Amino acid sequence: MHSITAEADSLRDAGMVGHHQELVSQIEHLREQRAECLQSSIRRSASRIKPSAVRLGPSSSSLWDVAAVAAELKREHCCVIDDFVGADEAAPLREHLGSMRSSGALKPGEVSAGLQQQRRGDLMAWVSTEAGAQAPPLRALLHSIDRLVGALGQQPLVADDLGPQRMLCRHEMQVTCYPGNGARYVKHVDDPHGSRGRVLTLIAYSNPRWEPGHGGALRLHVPSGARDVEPRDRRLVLFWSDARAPHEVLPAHRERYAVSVWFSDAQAVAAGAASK
Ligand SMILES: O=C(O)CCC(=O)C(=O)O
Ligand SMILES: [Fe+2]
Repeated sequence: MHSITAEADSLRDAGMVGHHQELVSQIEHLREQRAECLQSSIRRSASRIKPSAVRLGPSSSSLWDVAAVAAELKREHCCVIDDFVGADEAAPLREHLGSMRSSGALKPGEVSAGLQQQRRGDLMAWVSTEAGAQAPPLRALLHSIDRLVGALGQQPLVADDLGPQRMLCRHEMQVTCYPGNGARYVKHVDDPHGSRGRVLTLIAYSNPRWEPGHGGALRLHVPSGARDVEPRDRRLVLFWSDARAPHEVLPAHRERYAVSVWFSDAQAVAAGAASK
């Protein structure tokens, strides 16, 4: 875009007014196309998180409702929801994650400075967040997470934190397995400078019969202090991806499976896509 503008200027300076006009209208056309592309990308992202009623935990349970989740997120910058994964969905999910491990799809986790086993000892794989691109157990999980985030976005406490006009779209999904040899992930913030556009992190665990002796807790450093969340089966934890919620995974002494999903600022994602 910049070089066309420069060329238009030099044509004008050289007195080639006709050619100059032609280039100017081409530039305007390109600008319009780019703006339209950005808008439609935002619309696509937003339509993925249509708000609807959220089922949290077994339908008979009134322990968690979306307003309570929003209040906890406001107060503690994180929230834990038990029985988030339906009882009938847990076994297929566990089976699928196990098959990803045994087929070799999970590779040593990366941190921004490269491969550093002492910082991050998990095996992981990125999974597409495009509609319908996942295996059915992951698709079902994403669907529940979408509904939760869509409903959370309607909560005044969350909308207040997000700021005006900010829309979230699910952007990244990762499957991880800590192999159980004391593997851990040192204290970090998922998106300390906002450079990845990450806003909200959600992690679902798939570890039947997890016991405290297995270690592997997610330790969140939040307003009330250090809070340890055991990676229990069917549990979901969510927290802000920025400096409000530093966290670490304590050494895990048993295989530990998780699915992480990051929701990002739809506008930042669209701008990133448009500049590629
Ligand atoms: O698996 C967990 O509990 C947390 C993992 C984590 O912090 C990350 O992948 O950024
Ligand atoms: Fe993290």
